[in-house]
Amino acid sequence: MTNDTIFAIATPPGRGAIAVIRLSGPQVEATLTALGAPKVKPRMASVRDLTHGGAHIDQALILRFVGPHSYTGEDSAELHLHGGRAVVEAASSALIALGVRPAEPGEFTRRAFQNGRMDLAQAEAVADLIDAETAAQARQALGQLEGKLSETYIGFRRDLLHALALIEAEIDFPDEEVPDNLARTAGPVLVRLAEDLRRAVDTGRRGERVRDGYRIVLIGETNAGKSSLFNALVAREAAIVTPIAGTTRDVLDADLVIGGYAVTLSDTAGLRDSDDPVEAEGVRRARLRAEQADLRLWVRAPGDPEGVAADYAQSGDLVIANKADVGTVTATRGLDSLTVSTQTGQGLPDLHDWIAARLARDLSGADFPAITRERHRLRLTEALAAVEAALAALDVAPEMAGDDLRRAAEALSRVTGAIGVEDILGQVFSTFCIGK
Ligand SMILES: Nc1nc2c(c(=O)[nH]1)N(C=O)[C@@H](CNc1ccc(C(=O)N[C@@H](CCC(=O)O)C(=O)O)cc1)CN2
Ligand SMILES: Nc1nc2c(ncn2[C@@H]2O[C@H](COP(=O)(O)OP(=O)(O)OP(=O)(O)O)[C@@H](O)[C@H]2O)c(=O)[nH]1
Ligand SMILES: [Mg+2]
Repeated sequence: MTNDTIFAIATPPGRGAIAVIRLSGPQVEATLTALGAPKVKPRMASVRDLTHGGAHIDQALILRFVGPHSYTGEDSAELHLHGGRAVVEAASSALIALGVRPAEPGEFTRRAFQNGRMDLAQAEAVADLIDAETAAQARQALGQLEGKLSETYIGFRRDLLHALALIEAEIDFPDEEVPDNLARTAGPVLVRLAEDLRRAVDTGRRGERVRDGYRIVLIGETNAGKSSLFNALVAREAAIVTPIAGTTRDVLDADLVIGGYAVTLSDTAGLRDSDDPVEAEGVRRARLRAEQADLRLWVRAPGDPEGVAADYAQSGDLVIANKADVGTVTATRGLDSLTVSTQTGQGLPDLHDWIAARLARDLSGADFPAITRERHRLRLTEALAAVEAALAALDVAPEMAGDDLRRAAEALSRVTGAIGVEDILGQVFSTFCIGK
């Protein structure tokens, strides 16, 4: 498979100023020659006429890279064509006729990984960078692409192997001049490592939230104005608003960007007991969504009881005292509040700023390159559990501690793809675009 020469249109489909076709594999030079562009100087932009079967395809700008000094590590080239559909179609047909195969999604980056040009976390960062729609997502992906995440994991692994070596020395040479008290030698290394891993796991959600969106849920009594506020925040009439209590049933999601961060905002059914099975299901879903959220905005209207907000709020939640144009809302125990009116717009800019500040507080650059995927968090958690088990076993059963540490090292290696990649490669690369 990797001996195939592959190609893909790397630019978005459709008409454009320029379309780029990239090629990679052993037949790149032969293919360029067959298209009437022999001996293109590596790493120099060259304008050549491309032809196939006597027909002129295009006047193209060509870049050629000679492996291993290329993105994929193989011989590769880029054809920068005029971005018309017919031109791109003619070039693609010619390439297929010459035995060059269309690439699978992510196949260029997969080859880069397999040729040691980048590790798996960096390959994932390539996909994240292409998908990035907010400044924070792009920053995070670029850091990961530059190897910040990988360096951290490699550092963890180095500490682990150091502790393992100490333990193995004790097992292999019990009578020699090796300190017999492992708790004194390997112990401190492992304690520090466990702290680092715990901190990494704790900050874990941050990276996933930057990548996938911070979850904010609007919740409260019926008729409080949740759907009105939802519409105000997403700046369109997305949710139905009526004076009838119990209007919203389904959870309604919208993606928006606040202060450079991706947010998923959810409108929910008003919380009340209902005999109507449809509304009761809506209320059940509202509660569930509120529990899973990163932030709950408790919307209250004048006259609403303090009730649900005081009972179910989590620390850090915010009360929105709505309908300021008609009256005031009594205070809610233990929670900050902001006064707004979705009708007049009063307080809405403050709310926006408050949310932006919260996002910056929860998501901005902490001391640790964030975990960006569930896959990473699972492995880190596994490594932490194994290190804790090793610490517990250290003095009583050093052999077992050694096994635990080998397990921890394996878990960490899976993140960067140093081992055990076959089962996850398909999953990682299938989410890529064609041409990456
Ligand atoms: N036209 C174009 N733009 C692009 C890319 C590309 O492949 N083509 N990239 C693709 O994602 C990104 C840039 N990343 C790249 C990383 C490495 C190499 C590369 O060929 N590296 C070789 C040779 C370096 C050199 O000759 O200066 C190497 O590191 O050995 C190319 C692009 C973004 N922009
Ligand atoms: N005066 C005034 N009325 C408002 C304000 N915000 C919402 N309303 C009105 O309050 C009523 C209920 O608003 P909704 O946004 O549907 O309330 P909700 O919380 O989504 O209600 P449910 O979906 O039934 O839980 C509507 O008639 C709105 O026009 C406000 O700031 N001032
Ligand atoms: Mg509603």
